[in-house]
Amino acid sequence: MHSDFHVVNAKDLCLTFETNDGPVHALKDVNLQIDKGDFVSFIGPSGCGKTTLLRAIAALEHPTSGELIVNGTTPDLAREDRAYGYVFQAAGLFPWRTIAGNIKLPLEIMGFAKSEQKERADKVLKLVDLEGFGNKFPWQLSGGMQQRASIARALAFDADLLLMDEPFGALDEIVRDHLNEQLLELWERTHKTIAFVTHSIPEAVYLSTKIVVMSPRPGRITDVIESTLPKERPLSIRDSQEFIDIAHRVREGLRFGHGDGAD
Ligand SMILES: Nc1ncnc2c1ncn2[C@@H]1O[C@H](COP(=O)(O)OP(=O)(O)OP(=O)(O)O)[C@@H](O)[C@H]1O
Repeated sequence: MHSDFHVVNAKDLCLTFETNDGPVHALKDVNLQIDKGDFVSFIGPSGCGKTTLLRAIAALEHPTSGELIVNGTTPDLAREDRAYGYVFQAAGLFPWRTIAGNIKLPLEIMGFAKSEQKERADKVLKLVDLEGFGNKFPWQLSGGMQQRASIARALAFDADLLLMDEPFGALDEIVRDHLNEQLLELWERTHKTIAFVTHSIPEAVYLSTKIVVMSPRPGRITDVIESTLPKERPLSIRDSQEFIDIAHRVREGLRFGHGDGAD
């Protein structure tokens, strides 16, 4: 790994939305590095700018000031290079297309040959454990399976960076636990860099190598926690003292962000 190369590097990043009610400071003085192979979670109360930060990395929003480098270039160029896959909270699959058809759609638009589309769809379906479901329609799959299909779609470009905005937020806890385990396995196998938005402290602690705690109005980073947990993480690790200590620090960071106020 190059010590001076970061997959994402934000320096004094500010992003303000001008609205009818005046400016909304969605991000203020955000400084953050994401390195290759990191699994970074963003956690904070509603409205603290988590989605805005992810969207800025994806060049879907543009910073008001400061610097943002993605894959060594500007977010716009990184987007053109298809440097990332994006997974949204809702699976967002087209109901009239099969699962494989959904995965192939962006590849079709990008002009991949039919054979390559099939090869890639087969490969990513296998990665998310949906082998054999390519011919099914979204409504024939459970919510968790649909979300896995949307992860497969984001993986189909084979981008090194995966941006995930609360992908499991709408799922029940048991399904969510299972998907968390599977996502960690996938991350290990593919060596992707993952930026992951969540509201759940256990989810953030279980998944991440780095936890970014944010506070609202204006959206700032209040703590960055480098996880000391081993890479190998059975779900039972959540009962360990180490896990509980990290979760405690996240909770304190969230409390500080609230209590201290930012205005
Ligand atoms: N396009 C926009 N125009 C105006 N204000 C916006 C826009 N997008 C977001 N905001 C505001 O910016 C702030 C940050 O929003 P953002 O969606 O990034 O928060 P979040 O932490 O992801 O919240 P949640 O957890 O509820 O998804 C909020 O106050 C929101 O209302």
